Amino acid sequence: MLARAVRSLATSTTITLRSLNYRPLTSARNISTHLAYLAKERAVAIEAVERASQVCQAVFKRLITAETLTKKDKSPVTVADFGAQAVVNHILEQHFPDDPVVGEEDSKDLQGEDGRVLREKVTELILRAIDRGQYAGGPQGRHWTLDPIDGTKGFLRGEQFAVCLALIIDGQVHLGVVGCPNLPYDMSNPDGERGVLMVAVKGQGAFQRRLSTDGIERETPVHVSSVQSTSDAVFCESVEAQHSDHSSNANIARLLGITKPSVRMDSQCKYASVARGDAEIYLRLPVSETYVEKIWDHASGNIIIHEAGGRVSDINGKPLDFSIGRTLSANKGVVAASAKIFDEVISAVQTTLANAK
Ligand SMILES: Nc1ncnc2c1ncn2[C@@H]1O[C@H](COP(=O)(O)OS(=O)(=O)O)[C@@H](OP(=O)(O)O)[C@H]1O
Ligand SMILES: [Mg+2]
Ligand SMILES: [Mg+2]
Ligand SMILES: [Mg+2]
Repeated sequence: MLARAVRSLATSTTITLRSLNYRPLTSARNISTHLAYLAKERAVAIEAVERASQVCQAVFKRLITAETLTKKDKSPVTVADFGAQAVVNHILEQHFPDDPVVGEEDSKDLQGEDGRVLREKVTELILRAIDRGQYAGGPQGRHWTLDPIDGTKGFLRGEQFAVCLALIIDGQVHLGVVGCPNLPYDMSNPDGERGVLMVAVKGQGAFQRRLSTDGIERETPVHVSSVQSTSDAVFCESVEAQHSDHSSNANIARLLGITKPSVRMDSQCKYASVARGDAEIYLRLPVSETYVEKIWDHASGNIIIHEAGGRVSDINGKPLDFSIGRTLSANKGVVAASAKIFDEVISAVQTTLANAK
């Protein structure tokens, strides 16, 4: 099933790069530079994330049942993870054969006797494509970074997850795409249409469009919230308490005078929420001394927030450094917020950390 899906979704000749025909809503003055810089990369990245999102949706519909969850059977998510990574890497290889990829998954879990059942579901094509994600990253040249399913727990629960692809050039994120299949298109209608794709190219602003592959999609610019006072802010955080320290987050919120409950949401959908002003702050205070954040968990969200007028740093106010390799080893935790309140949020984080010592 998966092999067929991947093959049909990733067949390069069928990729028409429809997105290239599309002119984002922007001032006429900007159009020439806007369309020229990374225009092909932008279109290919959108196409890849849309197709990978389709793989995730197909796997969720066909393989995830109540039984999967009670038996804690991880194989459906594994199939979706590998499938999404294979699709994206295959598409990237067709269009940018010389660009390496920093991807979360590798094919280790499919090998040996333990991986036999899963392996039977996955073809040679997929294995080869997955392993295009083995690149070490680093400060020079260009590479892509991919999280085929970010928020795997959210995916399993049928809640928020994201397909995240970013292009890093000389250690800096220049392009980010986040596909959020379960995120409401318009938060003022939370029970309405779902499926959002956010995209940002450095210097060009951040945009959202419907997540679909059925035609040319209209893009609309997104901006962070204009809330002036942190007491009016909403903050979001991970669902899993192992991924972000909920009690530190709550102390920070108290210092900032925040009274609204936090929005707990899996995946880089948190960045998307802040980028379009559904929430003002994303707090990711580290739980463990040893965990090092991975570049694929933050690269797309980072540029989308910046291009939407927000700021992102680690808990010490230091920008995230994507130039080191596969991890953000020079940073600890993550804080994102709209620019107006960012400095205030960082001082509350610092005060909370100092009090905890
Ligand atoms: N200890 C620890 N601390 C911080 N982060 C960790 C930790 N362990 C794992 N991860 C990474 O968290 C990614 C999911 O983050 P989320 O914010 O979506 O978390 S949550 O699902 O809401 O709990 C998750 O991404 P995916 O594996 O793609 O789901 C992990 O890469
Ligand atoms: Mg992830
Ligand atoms: Mg993942
Ligand atoms: Mg994972």
